[in-house]
Amino acid sequence: MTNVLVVGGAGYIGSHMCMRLQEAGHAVTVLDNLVTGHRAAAQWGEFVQGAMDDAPLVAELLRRRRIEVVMHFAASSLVGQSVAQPYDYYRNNVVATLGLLESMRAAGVDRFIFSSTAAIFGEPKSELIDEGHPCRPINPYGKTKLAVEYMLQDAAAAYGLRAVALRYFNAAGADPGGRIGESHEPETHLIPRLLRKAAGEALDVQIFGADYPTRDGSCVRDYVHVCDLADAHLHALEFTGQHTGFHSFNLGNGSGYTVFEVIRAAEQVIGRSLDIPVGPRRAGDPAVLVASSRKAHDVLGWRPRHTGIHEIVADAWRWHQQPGF
Ligand SMILES: NC(=O)c1ccc[n+]([C@@H]2O[C@H](COP(=O)([O-])OP(=O)(O)OC[C@H]3O[C@@H](n4cnc5c(N)ncnc54)[C@H](O)[C@@H]3O)[C@@H](O)[C@H]2O)c1
Ligand SMILES: O=c1ccn([C@@H]2O[C@H](COP(=O)(O)OP(=O)(O)O[C@H]3O[C@H](CO)[C@@H](O)[C@H](O)[C@H]3O)[C@@H](O)[C@H]2O)c(=O)[nH]1
Repeated sequence: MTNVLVVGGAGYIGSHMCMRLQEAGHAVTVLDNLVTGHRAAAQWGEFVQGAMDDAPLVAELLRRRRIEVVMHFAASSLVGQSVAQPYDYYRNNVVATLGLLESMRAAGVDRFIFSSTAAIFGEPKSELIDEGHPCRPINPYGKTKLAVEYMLQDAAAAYGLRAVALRYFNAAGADPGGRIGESHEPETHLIPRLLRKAAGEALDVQIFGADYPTRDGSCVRDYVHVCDLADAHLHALEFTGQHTGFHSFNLGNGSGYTVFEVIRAAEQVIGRSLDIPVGPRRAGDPAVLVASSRKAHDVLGWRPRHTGIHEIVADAWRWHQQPGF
């Protein structure tokens, strides 16, 4: 049993993590300022409302809850907004994360698992993106995440921090039990947008471009089930107990799906046509983004288990049909 602080544990991925941690017998403490998260999603462990750079609060939590590992999900993560408001992104994603790391160092907590992203890579240079792919982020969001990875690498060398960065591709799906799910405002992600429209919301959903050099002209993405991501964190938790240094891993599903394929899966799950029109391309979207998760498999022993797009969408749909938060 490990005492884990989940920063951002009231958010989409963090709340699934808390559920999984508690199921696995760990002691969960959530710190979240509820800027984009939901109090109702933080159903596991002790919940504390506050900011990750509130040093006295974090010091008190680390001490009182005898925290051994920090899992860090808290971030601002809208690519378009990061372009318009870069200072906000550097402040929350880099400066506040530095505050959290300094509090950990002062308290002698040396294990850290970080939510990184495929956005650190920028334009893909190969079909499958592995950890050796060049990191050339094309938006401030990706740059802030890469900046934190650099910080972790340096902190591992200088202070002995044991850090793992998990670069998620497209997080998707929800708790198969329907208790929690994805709820962002605004929602920019494809699957929840399709399902919110299906559930009756007046959303103008379009296919962002059907003239890409892919099998059906629409973009290919690597949709990885949120429960598989939580599982990868459990492996990383164990790993940081046994290894020093900084380590990074790409986390994907192993195969990509096009936008048309995702829409077809959604139509099968809900049992009717969604009638989504083709619109223009969205700026900054690469044609194909698919991870090689081989290193995560070989080193962490992780393998995604919920890989079919139908299952991923069906789990998300179960959540979207609940009253929800
Ligand atoms: N959703 C994806 O597809 C995806 C892909 C790659 C990486 N990521 C990363 O995974 C992490 C989780 O993503 P998500 O989709 O669950 O996001 P989310 O917005 O649902 O969750 C983030 C949580 O952090 C909290 N938070 C933000 N700033 C905070 C602060 N200063 N102090 C305390 N709490 C704070 C928010 O209130 C929210 O509950 C993020 O770091 C994101 O960048 C997400
Ligand atoms: O209304 C919509 C929304 C999306 N898409 C397309 O669907 C795919 C998936 O888009 P989206 O769900 O917005 O995810 P991405 O833009 O691929 O971004 C994800 O992948 C990034 C890594 O590149 C992460 O950093 C982000 O956090 C994560 O949301 C893309 O091809 C979009 O062009 C549409 O066609 N219509």
